[in-house]
Amino acid sequence: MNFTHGVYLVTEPVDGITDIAVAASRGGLDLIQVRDKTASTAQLVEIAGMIRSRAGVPVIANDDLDAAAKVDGIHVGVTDIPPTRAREALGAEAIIGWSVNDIAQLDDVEQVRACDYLAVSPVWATPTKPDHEAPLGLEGVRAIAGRSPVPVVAIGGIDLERAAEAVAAGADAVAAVSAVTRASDPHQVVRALGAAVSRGRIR
Ligand SMILES: Cc1ncc(COP(=O)(O)OP(=O)(O)O)c(N)n1
Ligand SMILES: Cc1nc(C(=O)O)sc1CCOP(=O)(O)O
Ligand SMILES: [Mg+2]
Repeated sequence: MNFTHGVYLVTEPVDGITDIAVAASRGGLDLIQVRDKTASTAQLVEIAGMIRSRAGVPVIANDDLDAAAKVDGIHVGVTDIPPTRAREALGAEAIIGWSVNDIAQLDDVEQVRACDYLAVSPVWATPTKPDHEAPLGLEGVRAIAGRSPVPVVAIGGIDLERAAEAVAAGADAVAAVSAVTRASDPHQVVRALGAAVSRGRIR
């Protein structure tokens, strides 16, 4: 996975999410994940398909292998299907991401090698995912990025300042929900996140 802009949007089910994601994509996104924990497979496929046809950015599904098969890939966590099974089902071209809540997950080389990226989950606490694991902080970003053979994404509580910090600590990209989905101008926020990522890369 090539995180050129270093900015990844994870959606949430708010009014107008398709328009928000499309506007955000114009600010420079590498990837969009459609995440709606209450949606059916058909609903996920519909939302992801609409975003995909208008945004010109790869779109993956959260958790749902059947939805993922209709788009560009999947993001899974430790309680979901393992990355190796997702790879078998979706094929070599699919984008597969895996949440890392504990650095010991990197010992499972087979799973890590099945992934296109790992997410440090979370870096900071966030109300967007009330059931998140203990925050790993910038130390967690450094530790995971230092061992990962694939790109590393920082998620959880990302804002402009933290985006630069996470990238300076070794993340290849930042993934944001609320900073973008609840912004008055998602396009400008994504541009600003991209600029923060660039600052982080030269720190
Ligand atoms: C980019 C990214 N990172 C982490 C997660 C969280 O995945 P998971 O732990 O499976 O939790 P749910 O999102 O399924 O509630 C993610 N979705 N995306
Ligand atoms: C989808 C997701 N996964 C997380 C994890 O820790 O695994 S945190 C999160 C939500 C991040 O939302 P926000 O950018 O609004 O903080
Ligand atoms: Mg999951």
